[in-house]
Amino acid sequence: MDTMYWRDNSLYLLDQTRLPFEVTYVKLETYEQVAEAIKTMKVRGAPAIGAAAAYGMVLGALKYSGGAREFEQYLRKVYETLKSTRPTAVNLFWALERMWMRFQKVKNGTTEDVFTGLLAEAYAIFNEDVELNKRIGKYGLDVVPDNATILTHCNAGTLATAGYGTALGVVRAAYDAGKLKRVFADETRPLLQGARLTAFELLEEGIDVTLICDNMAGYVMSLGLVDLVVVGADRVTANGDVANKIGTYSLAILAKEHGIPFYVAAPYSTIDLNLTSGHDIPIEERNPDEVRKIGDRLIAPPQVKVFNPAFDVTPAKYITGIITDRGIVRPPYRENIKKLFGGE
Ligand SMILES: CSC[C@H]1O[C@H](OP(=O)(O)O)[C@H](O)[C@@H]1O
Repeated sequence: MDTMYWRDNSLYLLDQTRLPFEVTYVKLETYEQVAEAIKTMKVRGAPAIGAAAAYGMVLGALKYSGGAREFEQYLRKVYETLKSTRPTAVNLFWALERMWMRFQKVKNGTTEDVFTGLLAEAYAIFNEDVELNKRIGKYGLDVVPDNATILTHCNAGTLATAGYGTALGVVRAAYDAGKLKRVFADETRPLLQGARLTAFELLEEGIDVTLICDNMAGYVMSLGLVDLVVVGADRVTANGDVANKIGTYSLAILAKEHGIPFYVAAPYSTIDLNLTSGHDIPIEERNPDEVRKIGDRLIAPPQVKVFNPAFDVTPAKYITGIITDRGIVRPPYRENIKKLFGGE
Protein backbone atom coordinates (compact mmCIF):
# COMPACT_ATOMS: atom_id res chain seq x y z
CA MET A 1 0.00 0.00 0.00
CA ASP A 2 1.53 3.30 -1.13
CA THR A 3 0.95 6.51 0.82
CA MET A 4 1.28 8.36 -2.47
CA TYR A 5 2.66 7.97 -6.00
CA TRP A 6 3.37 10.19 -9.02
CA ARG A 7 1.86 9.22 -12.36
CA ASP A 8 0.87 11.11 -15.55
CA ASN A 9 1.96 14.45 -14.11
CA SER A 10 -0.37 14.03 -11.13
CA LEU A 11 0.04 13.10 -7.48
CA TYR A 12 -2.11 10.16 -6.36
CA LEU A 13 -2.64 10.32 -2.63
CA LEU A 14 -4.10 7.63 -0.37
CA ASP A 15 -6.95 9.47 1.37
CA GLN A 16 -6.19 8.62 5.00
CA THR A 17 -9.43 10.20 6.24
CA ARG A 18 -11.26 7.26 4.60
CA LEU A 19 -9.14 4.55 6.29
CA PRO A 20 -9.53 1.89 7.55
CA PHE A 21 -12.78 1.12 5.77
CA GLU A 22 -12.00 2.54 2.34
CA VAL A 23 -8.67 2.41 0.47
CA THR A 24 -9.20 5.34 -1.90
CA TYR A 25 -6.61 7.34 -3.87
CA VAL A 26 -7.36 10.93 -4.82
CA LYS A 27 -5.76 12.38 -7.98
CA LEU A 28 -4.22 15.79 -7.29
CA GLU A 29 -3.32 18.02 -10.26
CA THR A 30 -2.64 21.36 -8.59
CA TYR A 31 -0.53 22.60 -5.69
CA GLU A 32 -3.67 24.06 -4.13
CA GLN A 33 -5.16 20.57 -4.00
CA VAL A 34 -2.00 19.29 -2.28
CA ALA A 35 -2.17 22.13 0.26
CA GLU A 36 -5.80 21.27 0.99
CA ALA A 37 -4.97 17.58 1.34
CA ILE A 38 -2.28 18.36 3.93
CA LYS A 39 -4.54 20.77 5.87
CA THR A 40 -7.44 18.28 5.95
CA MET A 41 -5.05 15.40 6.76
CA LYS A 42 -5.84 13.28 3.75
CA VAL A 43 -2.08 12.91 4.01
CA ARG A 44 -0.47 13.26 7.44
CA GLY A 45 2.67 12.30 9.28
CA ALA A 46 5.78 14.45 9.27
CA PRO A 47 7.79 12.77 6.46
CA ALA A 48 4.65 12.12 4.39
CA ILE A 49 3.54 15.76 4.39
CA GLY A 50 7.08 16.77 3.45
CA ALA A 51 7.02 14.42 0.46
CA ALA A 52 3.51 15.53 -0.56
CA ALA A 53 4.53 19.19 -0.40
CA ALA A 54 7.58 18.41 -2.56
CA TYR A 55 5.29 16.97 -5.24
CA GLY A 56 3.04 20.02 -4.72
CA MET A 57 5.95 22.21 -5.82
CA VAL A 58 6.28 20.08 -8.97
CA LEU A 59 2.57 20.50 -9.73
CA GLY A 60 2.90 24.23 -9.20
CA ALA A 61 5.76 24.45 -11.71
CA LEU A 62 3.90 22.23 -14.18
CA LYS A 63 0.81 24.41 -14.23
CA TYR A 64 2.63 27.73 -14.68
CA SER A 65 1.76 29.54 -17.90
CA GLY A 66 3.18 33.03 -17.30
CA GLY A 67 6.37 34.70 -18.44
CA ALA A 68 9.89 33.58 -17.50
CA ARG A 69 10.56 36.73 -15.46
CA GLU A 70 7.62 36.15 -13.16
CA PHE A 71 8.19 32.42 -12.70
CA GLU A 72 10.37 32.65 -9.58
CA GLN A 73 7.91 34.98 -7.86
CA TYR A 74 5.06 32.61 -8.77
CA LEU A 75 6.92 29.53 -7.49
CA ARG A 76 7.68 31.34 -4.24
CA LYS A 77 3.94 31.80 -3.81
CA VAL A 78 3.49 28.06 -4.33
CA TYR A 79 6.21 27.45 -1.71
CA GLU A 80 4.55 29.79 0.81
CA THR A 81 1.11 28.28 0.26
CA LEU A 82 2.39 24.77 0.97
CA LYS A 83 4.48 26.01 3.88
CA SER A 84 1.43 27.54 5.55
CA THR A 85 -0.54 24.28 5.69
CA ARG A 86 0.65 22.94 9.10
CA PRO A 87 3.15 24.51 11.55
CA THR A 88 4.66 21.73 13.67
CA ALA A 89 6.29 19.01 11.55
CA VAL A 90 9.67 20.38 10.49
CA ASN A 91 9.85 17.85 7.61
CA LEU A 92 7.39 20.05 5.70
CA PHE A 93 9.77 23.02 5.79
CA TRP A 94 12.85 20.82 5.26
CA ALA A 95 11.33 19.34 2.08
CA LEU A 96 10.15 22.69 0.73
CA GLU A 97 13.58 24.23 1.35
CA ARG A 98 15.20 21.33 -0.51
CA MET A 99 12.86 21.89 -3.44
CA TRP A 100 13.61 25.61 -3.42
CA MET A 101 17.36 24.98 -3.41
CA ARG A 102 16.95 22.63 -6.39
CA PHE A 103 14.95 25.32 -8.20
CA GLN A 104 17.80 27.77 -7.66
CA LYS A 105 20.09 25.34 -9.46
CA VAL A 106 17.82 24.81 -12.48
CA LYS A 107 15.93 28.12 -12.78
CA ASN A 108 18.08 29.46 -15.60
CA GLY A 109 17.36 26.41 -17.77
CA THR A 110 14.37 25.70 -19.95
CA THR A 111 10.91 25.10 -18.52
CA GLU A 112 11.57 21.41 -19.11
CA ASP A 113 14.83 21.62 -17.13
CA VAL A 114 12.96 23.18 -14.21
CA PHE A 115 10.20 20.58 -14.27
CA THR A 116 12.66 17.66 -14.62
CA GLY A 117 14.86 19.02 -11.84
CA LEU A 118 12.01 19.58 -9.41
CA LEU A 119 10.48 16.18 -10.11
CA ALA A 120 13.85 14.50 -9.59
CA GLU A 121 14.19 16.23 -6.21
CA ALA A 122 10.69 15.22 -5.13
CA TYR A 123 11.41 11.62 -6.14
CA ALA A 124 14.69 11.77 -4.20
CA ILE A 125 12.98 13.06 -1.05
CA PHE A 126 10.38 10.32 -1.30
CA ASN A 127 12.74 7.43 -2.03
CA GLU A 128 15.34 8.58 0.49
CA ASP A 129 12.74 8.54 3.25
CA VAL A 130 12.06 4.82 2.81
CA GLU A 131 15.80 4.08 3.14
CA LEU A 132 16.08 6.32 6.20
CA ASN A 133 13.22 4.43 7.86
CA LYS A 134 14.80 1.05 7.17
CA ARG A 135 17.99 2.29 8.82
CA ILE A 136 15.95 3.47 11.81
CA GLY A 137 14.44 0.00 12.00
CA LYS A 138 17.89 -1.60 11.91
CA TYR A 139 19.27 0.60 14.66
CA GLY A 140 16.08 0.18 16.66
CA LEU A 141 16.66 -3.58 16.85
CA ASP A 142 19.41 -2.90 19.40
CA VAL A 143 16.87 -1.69 21.96
CA VAL A 144 14.20 -4.35 21.41
CA PRO A 145 14.45 -7.34 23.78
CA ASP A 146 13.41 -10.84 22.69
CA ASN A 147 9.67 -11.53 22.81
CA ALA A 148 9.07 -7.79 23.15
CA THR A 149 5.81 -5.96 23.68
CA ILE A 150 6.01 -2.46 22.24
CA LEU A 151 3.50 0.29 22.99
CA THR A 152 3.13 3.03 20.39
CA HIS A 153 1.05 6.19 19.96
CA CYS A 154 -0.62 7.69 16.91
CA ASN A 155 0.66 6.39 13.57
CA ALA A 156 4.33 6.59 12.70
CA GLY A 157 4.19 3.90 10.08
CA THR A 158 4.09 3.60 6.32
CA LEU A 159 1.07 5.91 6.36
CA ALA A 160 3.06 8.67 8.06
CA THR A 161 6.05 8.39 5.74
CA ALA A 162 7.10 7.41 2.23
CA GLY A 163 7.11 3.81 3.46
CA TYR A 164 8.15 1.39 6.22
CA GLY A 165 7.64 3.97 8.98
CA THR A 166 9.74 5.31 11.82
CA ALA A 167 8.32 3.95 15.09
CA LEU A 168 6.58 1.21 13.10
CA GLY A 169 9.85 0.77 11.21
CA VAL A 170 11.31 -0.43 14.52
CA VAL A 171 8.23 -2.63 14.97
CA ARG A 172 8.65 -4.11 11.45
CA ALA A 173 12.37 -4.74 11.97
CA ALA A 174 11.67 -6.44 15.31
CA TYR A 175 8.90 -8.52 13.74
CA ASP A 176 11.13 -9.61 10.84
CA ALA A 177 13.90 -10.49 13.33
CA GLY A 178 11.49 -12.67 15.35
CA LYS A 179 11.87 -10.41 18.40
CA LEU A 180 8.32 -9.04 18.55
CA LYS A 181 5.55 -10.56 20.63
CA ARG A 182 2.93 -7.86 20.16
CA VAL A 183 2.14 -4.18 19.88
CA PHE A 184 -0.22 -2.11 22.00
CA ALA A 185 -1.56 0.74 19.87
CA ASP A 186 -3.06 3.80 21.53
CA GLU A 187 -6.23 4.82 19.71
CA THR A 188 -4.95 8.44 19.81
CA ARG A 189 -7.83 10.83 20.24
CA PRO A 190 -9.18 12.97 18.74
CA LEU A 191 -8.47 11.84 15.14
CA LEU A 192 -7.77 8.21 16.05
CA GLN A 193 -4.62 7.66 13.99
CA GLY A 194 -3.83 4.65 16.17
CA ALA A 195 -7.24 3.02 15.88
CA ARG A 196 -7.74 3.86 12.20
CA LEU A 197 -4.22 3.68 10.81
CA THR A 198 -1.76 1.79 13.04
CA ALA A 199 -4.18 -1.04 13.76
CA PHE A 200 -4.97 -1.24 10.02
CA GLU A 201 -1.30 -1.19 8.98
CA LEU A 202 -0.15 -3.85 11.42
CA LEU A 203 -3.11 -6.18 10.84
CA GLU A 204 -2.44 -5.97 7.09
CA GLU A 205 1.01 -7.47 7.77
CA GLY A 206 -0.08 -10.04 10.33
CA ILE A 207 1.62 -8.23 13.21
CA ASP A 208 -0.07 -8.87 16.56
CA VAL A 209 -1.66 -5.56 17.56
CA THR A 210 -3.94 -4.78 20.50
CA LEU A 211 -5.86 -1.51 20.44
CA ILE A 212 -6.27 0.42 23.68
CA CYS A 213 -7.81 3.76 24.61
CA ASP A 214 -5.23 6.43 25.41
CA ASN A 215 -6.35 6.46 29.07
CA MET A 216 -5.54 2.74 29.41
CA ALA A 217 -1.80 3.04 28.73
CA GLY A 218 -0.86 3.66 32.38
CA TYR A 219 -2.81 0.66 33.62
CA VAL A 220 -1.36 -1.60 30.89
CA MET A 221 2.12 -0.48 31.98
CA SER A 222 1.27 -1.12 35.67
CA LEU A 223 0.36 -4.71 34.74
CA GLY A 224 3.94 -5.17 33.51
CA LEU A 225 2.76 -5.81 29.93
CA VAL A 226 4.97 -3.25 28.17
CA ASP A 227 8.71 -3.71 27.53
CA LEU A 228 9.27 -0.42 25.75
CA VAL A 229 7.49 2.52 24.19
CA VAL A 230 8.44 3.68 20.68
CA VAL A 231 6.81 6.75 19.12
CA GLY A 232 7.42 8.97 16.11
CA ALA A 233 8.20 12.68 16.06
CA ASP A 234 7.27 15.83 14.22
CA ARG A 235 10.19 17.88 15.39
CA VAL A 236 13.27 17.22 17.55
CA THR A 237 15.10 20.32 18.81
CA ALA A 238 18.82 20.75 19.47
CA ASN A 239 18.48 19.76 23.15
CA GLY A 240 16.48 16.58 22.41
CA ASP A 241 13.00 17.88 23.22
CA VAL A 242 10.40 16.25 20.96
CA ALA A 243 7.11 17.46 19.49
CA ASN A 244 4.81 14.60 18.65
CA LYS A 245 1.12 13.77 18.63
CA ILE A 246 -0.83 15.03 21.64
CA GLY A 247 -0.65 12.45 24.39
CA THR A 248 3.02 11.59 23.84
CA TYR A 249 4.13 13.74 26.79
CA SER A 250 1.73 11.93 29.15
CA LEU A 251 2.95 8.57 27.82
CA ALA A 252 6.57 9.54 28.45
CA ILE A 253 5.84 10.44 32.06
CA LEU A 254 3.92 7.20 32.57
CA ALA A 255 6.83 5.23 31.09
CA LYS A 256 9.29 7.00 33.40
CA GLU A 257 7.10 6.24 36.41
CA HIS A 258 7.02 2.55 35.47
CA GLY A 259 10.71 2.28 34.59
CA ILE A 260 9.89 1.50 30.95
CA PRO A 261 12.32 2.68 28.22
CA PHE A 262 10.79 5.45 26.07
CA TYR A 263 12.23 5.84 22.57
CA VAL A 264 11.54 8.32 19.81
CA ALA A 265 12.17 7.20 16.22
CA ALA A 266 12.95 9.93 13.69
CA PRO A 267 15.00 10.53 10.52
CA TYR A 268 17.46 13.42 10.24
CA SER A 269 14.79 15.42 8.37
CA THR A 270 12.83 15.68 11.63
CA ILE A 271 15.70 17.21 13.58
CA ASP A 272 15.63 21.00 13.78
CA LEU A 273 18.95 22.38 15.04
CA ASN A 274 17.63 25.91 14.56
CA LEU A 275 15.50 25.51 17.66
CA THR A 276 17.35 25.28 20.96
CA SER A 277 14.49 23.70 22.89
CA GLY A 278 10.92 22.44 22.66
CA HIS A 279 9.63 25.76 23.99
CA ASP A 280 10.27 27.17 20.52
CA ILE A 281 8.18 24.60 18.61
CA PRO A 282 4.92 26.00 17.17
CA ILE A 283 2.07 23.73 18.28
CA GLU A 284 -0.79 23.38 15.82
CA GLU A 285 -4.29 23.95 17.18
CA ARG A 286 -6.98 22.38 15.07
CA ASN A 287 -10.72 22.66 14.53
CA PRO A 288 -12.64 22.25 17.85
CA ASP A 289 -15.13 19.97 16.13
CA GLU A 290 -12.41 17.32 15.91
CA VAL A 291 -12.89 16.96 19.69
CA ARG A 292 -16.66 17.53 19.79
CA LYS A 293 -17.22 14.85 17.16
CA ILE A 294 -16.07 11.40 16.14
CA GLY A 295 -16.34 11.48 12.39
CA ASP A 296 -19.57 13.37 11.74
CA ARG A 297 -21.18 12.34 15.02
CA LEU A 298 -21.42 14.86 17.83
CA ILE A 299 -20.28 13.41 21.15
CA ALA A 300 -20.45 16.66 23.16
CA PRO A 301 -22.77 19.66 23.40
CA PRO A 302 -22.15 21.64 20.21
CA GLN A 303 -21.67 24.86 22.15
CA VAL A 304 -19.01 23.50 24.53
CA LYS A 305 -15.65 25.27 24.40
CA VAL A 306 -12.72 23.13 23.20
CA PHE A 307 -8.93 23.32 23.34
CA ASN A 308 -7.48 21.13 20.56
CA PRO A 309 -3.65 21.12 20.41
CA ALA A 310 -2.61 18.50 17.83
CA PHE A 311 0.84 18.03 19.41
CA ASP A 312 2.66 18.29 22.70
CA VAL A 313 6.32 18.56 23.64
CA THR A 314 8.14 15.84 25.57
CA PRO A 315 11.20 17.20 27.41
CA ALA A 316 14.41 15.32 26.65
CA LYS A 317 14.72 14.16 30.28
CA TYR A 318 11.84 11.71 29.69
CA ILE A 319 13.41 10.22 26.55
CA THR A 320 15.65 7.15 26.84
CA GLY A 321 16.99 7.52 23.33
CA ILE A 322 16.28 8.87 19.85
CA ILE A 323 16.51 6.18 17.19
CA THR A 324 17.66 7.85 13.98
CA ASP A 325 18.94 6.80 10.57
CA ARG A 326 22.47 7.54 11.80
CA GLY A 327 22.28 5.62 15.05
CA ILE A 328 20.72 5.89 18.51
CA VAL A 329 21.22 9.25 20.18
CA ARG A 330 21.41 9.13 23.96
CA PRO A 331 21.90 11.86 26.57
CA PRO A 332 23.58 14.34 26.75
CA TYR A 333 21.36 15.18 23.75
CA ARG A 334 22.65 18.63 22.87
CA GLU A 335 26.18 17.30 22.53
CA ASN A 336 25.28 14.00 20.88
CA ILE A 337 22.72 15.45 18.44
CA LYS A 338 25.31 17.97 17.36
CA LYS A 339 27.88 15.19 16.87
CA LEU A 340 25.55 13.22 14.60
CA PHE A 341 23.69 16.04 12.85
CA GLY A 342 25.58 19.26 13.44
CA GLY A 343 27.71 18.98 10.34
CA GLU A 344 24.64 18.28 8.12
C1 LIG B 1 6.59 9.58 11.38
S1 LIG B 1 5.94 11.10 11.82
C2 LIG B 1 4.39 10.64 12.44
C3 LIG B 1 3.86 11.67 13.38
O1 LIG B 1 2.94 12.56 12.71
C4 LIG B 1 1.70 12.45 13.38
O2 LIG B 1 0.97 13.61 13.42
P1 LIG B 1 -0.27 13.85 12.37
O3 LIG B 1 -0.99 12.54 12.24
O4 LIG B 1 -1.08 14.95 13.03
O5 LIG B 1 0.40 14.30 11.10
C5 LIG B 1 2.08 12.02 14.76
O6 LIG B 1 2.61 13.07 15.51
C6 LIG B 1 3.10 10.99 14.45
O7 LIG B 1 3.92 10.58 15.50
